[in-house]
Amino acid sequence: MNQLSRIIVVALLLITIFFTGSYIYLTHKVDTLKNEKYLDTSGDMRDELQSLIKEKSEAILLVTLGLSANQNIKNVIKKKHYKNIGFNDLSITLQHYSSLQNVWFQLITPEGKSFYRSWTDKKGDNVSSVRQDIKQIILEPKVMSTISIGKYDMTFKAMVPIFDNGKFIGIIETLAKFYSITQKLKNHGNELLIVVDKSYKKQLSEAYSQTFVDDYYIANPFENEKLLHIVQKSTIEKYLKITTYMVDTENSLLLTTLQLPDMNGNPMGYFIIAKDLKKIDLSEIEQAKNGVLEVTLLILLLIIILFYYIYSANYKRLIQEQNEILESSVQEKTEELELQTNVLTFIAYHDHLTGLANKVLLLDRIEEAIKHAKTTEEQFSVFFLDLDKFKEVNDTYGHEIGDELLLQIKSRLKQCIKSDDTLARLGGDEFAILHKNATKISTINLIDNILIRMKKPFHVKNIEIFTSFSIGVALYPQDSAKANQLLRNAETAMYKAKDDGKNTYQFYDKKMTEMALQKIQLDADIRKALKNKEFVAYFQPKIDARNGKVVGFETLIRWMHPQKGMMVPDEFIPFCEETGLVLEIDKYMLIQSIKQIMKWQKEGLEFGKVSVNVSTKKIESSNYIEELTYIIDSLQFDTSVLELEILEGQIMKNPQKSIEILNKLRDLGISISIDDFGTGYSSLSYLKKLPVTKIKIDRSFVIDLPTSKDDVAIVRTIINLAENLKLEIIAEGVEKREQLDFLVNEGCYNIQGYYFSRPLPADECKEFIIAHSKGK
Ligand SMILES: Nc1nc2c(ncn2[C@@H]2O[C@@H]3COP(=O)(O)O[C@H]4[C@@H](O)[C@H](n5cnc6c(=O)[nH]c(N)nc65)O[C@@H]4COP(=O)(O)O[C@H]3[C@H]2O)c(=O)[nH]1
Repeated sequence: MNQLSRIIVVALLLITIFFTGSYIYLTHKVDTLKNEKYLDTSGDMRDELQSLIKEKSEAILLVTLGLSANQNIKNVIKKKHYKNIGFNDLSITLQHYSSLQNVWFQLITPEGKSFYRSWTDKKGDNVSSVRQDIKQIILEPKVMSTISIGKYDMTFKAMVPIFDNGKFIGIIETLAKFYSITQKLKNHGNELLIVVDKSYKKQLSEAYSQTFVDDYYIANPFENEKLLHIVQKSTIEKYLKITTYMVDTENSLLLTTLQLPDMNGNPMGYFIIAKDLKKIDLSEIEQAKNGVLEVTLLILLLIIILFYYIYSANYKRLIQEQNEILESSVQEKTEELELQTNVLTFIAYHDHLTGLANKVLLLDRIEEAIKHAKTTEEQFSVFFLDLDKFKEVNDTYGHEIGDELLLQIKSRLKQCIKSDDTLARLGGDEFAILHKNATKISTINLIDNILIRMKKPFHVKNIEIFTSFSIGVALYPQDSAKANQLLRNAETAMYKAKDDGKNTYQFYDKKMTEMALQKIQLDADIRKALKNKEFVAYFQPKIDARNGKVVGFETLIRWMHPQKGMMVPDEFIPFCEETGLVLEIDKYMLIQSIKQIMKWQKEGLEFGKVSVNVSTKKIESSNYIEELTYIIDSLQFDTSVLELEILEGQIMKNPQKSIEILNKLRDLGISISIDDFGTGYSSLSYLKKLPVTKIKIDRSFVIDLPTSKDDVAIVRTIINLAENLKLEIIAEGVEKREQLDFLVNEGCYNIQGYYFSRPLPADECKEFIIAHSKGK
């Protein structure tokens, strides 16, 4: 996680914590404030009730005191003319001019007998026997104000002793109900339920409202039915126990209870006061809540600003860091790229093995030299060097040795050139030199120097290797004023040097280009000839001189050139060997020959073996055996009549490999004949190992027979050799009778030559076979 992400996470975390904290605090604060508000309100409700009770008590007391001093009342008591008291009028007056309603009066004798009740006619009973307070005032006639419970209800009471001239003549008692208080509270939005403790149930024998809940008497059920109903749904004691307040969210009420103890401090009455929660002013709390919210938002804003500041500071720093990283990585990449470009440039302009300039760089340098020479009129020469027999080195010792040899050659060449000359490797075994500021003499000196240094053997991993260069040279400006052309001309000259027998040099001559062009033309013509089937197989019979019978044929190629007429192999086969076209030609000739043989076989002709020429290039080609097998199989040819003629010189170039391939040919049932025997310097040890069946004495040894003593000796030796190695022998190029006689005399009976027949086209050959089927 990066710095920025960390900051964002911390900010979010802090904001979450802050919000949670704020929420908890706010909820708590609101709850506390509400509780305080409810506590205050409930206190106010109780206080109001208490002051109303006090107010009412005092009012009743005042009324009672006033009445006690009234002479009229005193007279009535003395005379017992109660009807004249006019309490009813008094009650109406009080109802009318004060809040006192439902006020009743009672007159009691100093002995404790009730002798007048304003609410009933019942009189004469002794109230002091049932009421402790009456007893007490009789004993000690003093004003007494109280709330007490009688058999009808719980009422306010005020008792005042009446004296007449200092004589205690009776007691006046005023009673009042709580209705006016209930009404007043209602006016202030409070409900009141007046409850009398259950211990008074018995006493309330004639209870006014006749309403009891759980044995508790409800004094004012009719005015507060809703509250009564709520209380009835639950247990009443739950409400009576409220010391401070209770919130009834279901009914949206704030409830509080005021307890009224009796004279002994025991519970007597209860005032359950209820207020609609909606009528409680919570605007302060709302204000406080809004205040907290405002502070919270302010703090949040500050946190956001703070984090934004930190974030942007970090962001800038991060961007800066990223930029620095980017810059350094760009720099690194640029350097890497430069290095790679340098490496690529080096690779593009240099040879990977030797590290020398390659063809591209050489041509660049030649271009430069041309530019330079144009102003200075200097001359220079371009060398094209091709190693002789490098392929043999690779084939014999492997590429590793070949590569090492090339490196050693590079070192020797470097020793020959000047510091401002350029040595290049063009690929394979080809090198080139740009010899600057050159004269013909300095060029020849350089050539000599190279050829001399190359004469010394190279030592690669204990192998002694001799090699040489064929060198072609082109001079600037006479041979060309273009870099490419100069190099090409040097190459053409090099080919001429190769043709001249290698290990030599040639200066470029315009004729060479003409010859090269001719070769290109020849190449194209041969390819076309193959396509157009211009090559034809001729057959030269081989005769057993003892009986004149045909013992076989040699297939010889002829090119029926559309313009030049019939061309013999010497005119194109060496060129085909050079270019590799011989591979196609040999395949073509083999198929033509086999088809002809099979045709003759079908016609019932007898002709012995048919030999077909094949170049070693063909034999050594990678898929030769597969190709041969395919041809034989697809034509269903009996190989026992097939003989392949391979030049001795070519076999001896790589005898080991030749043995390998010739064995495979023999396994296919094909006979092998060594052509031009005596010219290829066969090693006798190899000759023994080669799976050949026949050797053919070369025409060059036959021409001067029997006059040339050398040829006589050579031919004799070859014949003896064949006898000793149990090989068949045949002589070619026999034109004259004396040549024939000599050969037959020496034991060579199989003869091929103009003496018997020239190479013949197929149909003529057929006639020849038929003509010579019976021999002489
Ligand atoms: N002066 C003279 N010449 C005689 C006499 N008897 C035979 N010859 C010639 O001697 C050559 C014998 O063939 P080669 O030594 O295999 O030598 C062949 C063979 O090496 C090669 N060649 C011919 N056909 C093919 C072919 O299809 N493939 C390959 N790779 N080489 C072929 O070309 C060479 C030359 O072939 P050709 O010109 O047909 O020449 C033939 C033949 O015409 C004679 O009494 N006097």
